[in-house]
Amino acid sequence: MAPDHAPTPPPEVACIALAKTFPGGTEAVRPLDLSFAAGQTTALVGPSGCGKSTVLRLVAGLESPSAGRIEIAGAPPAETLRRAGLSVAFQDPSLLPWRSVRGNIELALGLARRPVEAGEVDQLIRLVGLDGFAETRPAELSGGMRQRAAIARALATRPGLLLLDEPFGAVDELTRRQLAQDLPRIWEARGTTTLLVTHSVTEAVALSDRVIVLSPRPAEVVADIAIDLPRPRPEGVAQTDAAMALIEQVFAALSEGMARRQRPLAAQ
Ligand SMILES: Nc1ncnc2c1ncn2[C@@H]1O[C@H](COP(=O)(O)OP(=O)(O)OP(=O)(O)O)[C@@H](O)[C@H]1O
Repeated sequence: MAPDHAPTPPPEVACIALAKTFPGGTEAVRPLDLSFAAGQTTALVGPSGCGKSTVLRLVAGLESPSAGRIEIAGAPPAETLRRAGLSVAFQDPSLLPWRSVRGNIELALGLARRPVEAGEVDQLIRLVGLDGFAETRPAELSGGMRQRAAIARALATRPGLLLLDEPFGAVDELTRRQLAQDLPRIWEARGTTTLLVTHSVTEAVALSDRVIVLSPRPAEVVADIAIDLPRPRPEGVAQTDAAMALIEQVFAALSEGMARRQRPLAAQ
């Protein structure tokens, strides 16, 4: 049997007739069947409020489905969480306020029971552009810096499954570009199964192997687009003709989703 701290292999993730209606009656996800291949990066895009984050929170085991289920390598999310097999970096990073950036990362490593290689934490901190802030507490960081600390923490435990919700949302354009260039190299090299929620169609195409376009709420799949661009993605890949064509395809699917929801239900 693998020791507790062994990095978990990248899992396949399956959403099986997954649905979520919140107690107030908001139907966020209509029965959804989707699977995410092991080792692939999949982006979920869709209009604001369509249920993308809810899908991600369900996969993370932070919400429970109203119907259907999630299987991560055949097991429920709680089981994967217990084995520290998944990490999340969400819009609102939940860093512990009394611990420094380094302290937050080291705590995650401790909980995952993963030994740390010398210099590894500092390398991650440097990579997310927080050099010089290792000993700083979250309250003294900007929103974008907190988000980057959360990304470093998520990567530190070397999860098989990485869930990113608008990971670069609070970061300035230039830093965002740099992060979008540097960070995927880490999870690509490790072959991590990655689910990414983003409002940026360009980012979705540049980072992913597959883009799933969702309709306005309740989320339904409008298009499932394979992103057949070279790996590792070269700098400026989003400006190539092939990427531009894919970006257009995603925008067309987003428009189609909007149009579908505007048609009367009886006509659908
Ligand atoms: N805890 C909750 N209780 C009740 N309703 C919720 C809850 N969380 C989300 N919702 C509702 O579910 C719907 C989907 O929300 P969700 O956050 O998944 O959308 P989203 O696509 O991620 O949005 P955005 O792109 O704006 O972040 C929204 O109508 C939202 O108001």
